[in-house]
Amino acid sequence: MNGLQLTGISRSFGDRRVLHDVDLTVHRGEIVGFIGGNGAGKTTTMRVILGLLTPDRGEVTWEGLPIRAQDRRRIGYMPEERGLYPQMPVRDQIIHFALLEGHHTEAAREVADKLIVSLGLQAREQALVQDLSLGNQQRVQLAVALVGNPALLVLDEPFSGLDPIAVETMSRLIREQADRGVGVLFSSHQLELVERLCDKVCVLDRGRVTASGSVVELQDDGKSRWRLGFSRTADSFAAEVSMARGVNVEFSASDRTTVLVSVDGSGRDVPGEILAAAQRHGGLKSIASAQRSLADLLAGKFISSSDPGTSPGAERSLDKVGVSQ
Ligand SMILES: Nc1ncnc2c1ncn2[C@@H]1O[C@H](COP(=O)(O)OP(=O)(O)OP(=O)(O)O)[C@@H](O)[C@H]1O
Repeated sequence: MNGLQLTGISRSFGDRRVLHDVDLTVHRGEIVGFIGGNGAGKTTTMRVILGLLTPDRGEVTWEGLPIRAQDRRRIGYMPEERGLYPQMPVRDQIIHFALLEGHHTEAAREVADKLIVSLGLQAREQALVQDLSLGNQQRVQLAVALVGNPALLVLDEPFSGLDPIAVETMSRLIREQADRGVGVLFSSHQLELVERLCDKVCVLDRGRVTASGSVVELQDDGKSRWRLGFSRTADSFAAEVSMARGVNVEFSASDRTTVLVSVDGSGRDVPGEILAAAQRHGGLKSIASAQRSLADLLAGKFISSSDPGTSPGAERSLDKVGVSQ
């Protein structure tokens, strides 16, 4: 087993248990998205990984052995409450954290200069952190997490408050780290982003892992789905196909011209009898394969991959879909 493994982690504050038997794995080179509503226990789990909190039960291992202090020194952490000095220039700040990591002065400068180039901060290296845009502040925060050449990155909401361009930059930087073999665990409420960026997802709901695996695995519930759009109401088509065995039909809430048809079995082609029924009904405008987005999976709904009008926005959060309060 390479990388990080949490097995059966439980933790209470007073008599309130906030983590219940949490299992979580982050292999080297893998990006794992950690999702769950406010107070689900993501930060607490991260603090356990970092050794800032001791679990009441369970085990944290690194490369198959109980994690040691020296292993934890190879973890780069971006805390939710950012730990930068607002009135220190960017380069000095990164040098400062590199010195704290144990680099001598010259090496700390070299590390800082390399990170400034790789994170695209050259133009702002003399600026005070407080004068930077939020996106650039997050880049500096990531630089600080990277000064110790980590084998694992633990990033608590690295995307929060970023505009779309800064989100793209941060995503690219995270992907680059993973491509170098660094394992990445990051928490986020932005489900579409998690879906796009992550190799694996772990869903925490009130301290319990309720789902984990690759996005494809989570989306696959053993059914194939298509969204059929008609130029007129599709009630009679829906009534006809819903009589067939193993076929399920749903209308979107506001529109009787678009129908979501699902059949048992993953990865299937559209069954001939459904096409034939659509042709008999007439006015078929579109057929698109539909899949569950993470947001819809958590809310028990579905979207069409080719129907952006029904997709949830990038900012759609677990809170808004009512999960894990
Ligand atoms: N030091 C503490 N003492 C008491 N309760 C705590 C402490 N730290 C966290 N908690 C509680 O543990 C629960 C989990 O909090 P945690 O910060 O881990 O959630 P989270 O998933 O990171 O939430 P968010 O998405 O809002 O950051 C919350 O109810 C929180 O109030």
